[in-house]
Amino acid sequence: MTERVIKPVGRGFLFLDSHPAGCEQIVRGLTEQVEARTPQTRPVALVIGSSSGYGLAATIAGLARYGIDGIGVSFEKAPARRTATAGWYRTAATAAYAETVGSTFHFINADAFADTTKADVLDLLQEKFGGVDYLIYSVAAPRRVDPRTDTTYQSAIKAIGQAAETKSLAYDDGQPVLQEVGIEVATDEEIAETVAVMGGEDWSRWVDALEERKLLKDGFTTVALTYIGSELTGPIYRQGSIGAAKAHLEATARDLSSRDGVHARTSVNGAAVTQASSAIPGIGLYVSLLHKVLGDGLQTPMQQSISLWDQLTGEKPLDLDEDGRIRLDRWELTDDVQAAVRTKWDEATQDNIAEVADTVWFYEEVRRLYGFDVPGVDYEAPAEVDVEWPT
Ligand SMILES: NC(=O)c1ccc[n+]([C@@H]2O[C@H](COP(=O)([O-])OP(=O)(O)OC[C@H]3O[C@@H](n4cnc5c(N)ncnc54)[C@H](O)[C@@H]3O)[C@@H](O)[C@H]2O)c1
Repeated sequence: MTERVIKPVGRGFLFLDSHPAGCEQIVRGLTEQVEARTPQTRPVALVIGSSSGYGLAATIAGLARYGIDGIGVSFEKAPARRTATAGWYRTAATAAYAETVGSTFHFINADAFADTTKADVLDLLQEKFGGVDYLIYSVAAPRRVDPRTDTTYQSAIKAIGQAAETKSLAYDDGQPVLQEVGIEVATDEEIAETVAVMGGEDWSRWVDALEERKLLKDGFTTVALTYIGSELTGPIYRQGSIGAAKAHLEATARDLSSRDGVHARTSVNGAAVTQASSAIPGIGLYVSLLHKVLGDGLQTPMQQSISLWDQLTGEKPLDLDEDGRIRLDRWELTDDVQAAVRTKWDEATQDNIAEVADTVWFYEEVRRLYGFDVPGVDYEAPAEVDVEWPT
């Protein structure tokens, strides 16, 4: 047992420690946003990337609204010299919540890209549930080791075709700094590696493994998360190397759906403040402008995840686009929202950035990813950092 007063120390948007009580409170806040339904059956779900961002929201929405059973997989660090990662603490809190609502939900901490992880997870799935109704794939990773070739792929956040520049938001001692950041052109090799990390290959392998083990229940449906975003983020995202990976993911959905017994779709989620998105230049500025324009109209990951489950279970009709993707981002991409964001983006200078964008909100949201700045938490009090991974 180790109790410590934990302060946010780090660089940029990365902190070295996370706050267990803050993370627990975040999970509690998420569960409180969900109104329960009383489903006839308890669906079995496998969520890859369950500790953070959209995967966490999907896990909690499924637990709270539809009483799902199943398994969540994520890759987090245990407490050692530093605290555990925030996802570790959020997982402990999510597991405790699952127990209170009577769900049998297991959490596995392992590299989802490894075949050994797939084998272990599917053993557990077979033993406990006999099969799976839903696979939600919400991984965001900077690299992937392909266990079949031992190759390590690194993803790149670069432009395709021609170099670009983007305005970007940073902070100096809590004060917003508007920067101009260059976006380099990705080489073909870098694009291919990014596709290997964030494209659909690993998602496919999960479906292959489930199929081989005959673990797909009737009506099996799988969803992987994708992003489109605005013209403002186009050069760094959708038209860039990450966008190439997302295009591959979307093509993978079409391939998977051509198999018997598999319904595969991508869901296009809206921009959100997560550990993954805050690492992409320009996205922080874009989201803080979006929040300035929309206020509470900015649909949170939890609101979108509730909508996703309502659509998956048939409670609401599927909202698909012409490419068959589930659209949870329509609120972000309306013409008037985009026009208002663009005006502010063009207007933003170092002198007015604090007024033009919701920079305080964004700063606090980033800190909340690590359990800091969460209302109701006493940050002067020592907190127990040695929290066990749930068994
Ligand atoms: N954040 C956004 O604005 C946004 C918008 C639309 C779509 N998306 C998509 O949502 C998905 C999730 O992104 P996020 O923003 O929620 O990210 P996140 O950083 O909040 O979460 C990533 C999750 O992946 C897990 N993970 C990473 N590497 C892993 C590995 N090797 N094995 C097992 N688990 C691993 C982490 O533990 C964590 O649970 C991505 O596909 C992303 O492109 C994000």
